[in-house]
Amino acid sequence: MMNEVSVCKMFTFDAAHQLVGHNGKCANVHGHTYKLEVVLKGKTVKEAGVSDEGFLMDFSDLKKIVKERIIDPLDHAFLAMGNEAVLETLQRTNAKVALLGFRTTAENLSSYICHQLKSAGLPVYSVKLWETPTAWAEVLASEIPDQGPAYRVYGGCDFE
Ligand SMILES: Nc1nc2c(c(=O)[nH]1)N=C([C@H](O)[C@H](O)COP(=O)(O)OP(=O)(O)OP(=O)(O)O)CN2
Ligand SMILES: [Zn+2]
Repeated sequence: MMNEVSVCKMFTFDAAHQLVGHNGKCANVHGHTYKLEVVLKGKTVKEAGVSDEGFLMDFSDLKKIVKERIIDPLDHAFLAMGNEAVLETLQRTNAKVALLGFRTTAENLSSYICHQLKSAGLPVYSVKLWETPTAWAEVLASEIPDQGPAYRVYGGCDFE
């Protein structure tokens, strides 16, 4: 029987957000350099002589998908729930906004990213999102229901 292996690729993106109603400094508009760790798990390609022999997935193919689905839409954007007072001005002035429809905590963002990548057909095992150099949230793909993460109960996501 062939064993499974895990591979991980890291990404970064910069974004701003605001946790409306937060009892602390994160109630202000502020930014982060997010660090994203995407872990895939599965069996490697066994076919001798092919480009992907011994790979679970070519890191460059993974990079292409994560860039298209996650990095390009979120990098240098304002990550919005939709209840931020600043949102109207940002939209009116054509600033880059990712209107996510859920509270943009590290927990919800990691679930969103994991669900997006799973939906793209990747064999995702887990997603870890570092919000600061000292704080991260992690979600296992197996724990995300087929209908999507729990944040959907509280708000639609028009970014999928
Ligand atoms: N469980 C969570 N707690 C907090 C979140 C979150 O997403 N999930 N988010 C924030 C803020 O957005 C921001 O990340 C501030 O976090 P914090 O760790 O307090 O940031 P510091 O700059 O103070 O980090 P230090 O390394 O401790 O200086 C708040 N909480
Ligand atoms: Zn923050």
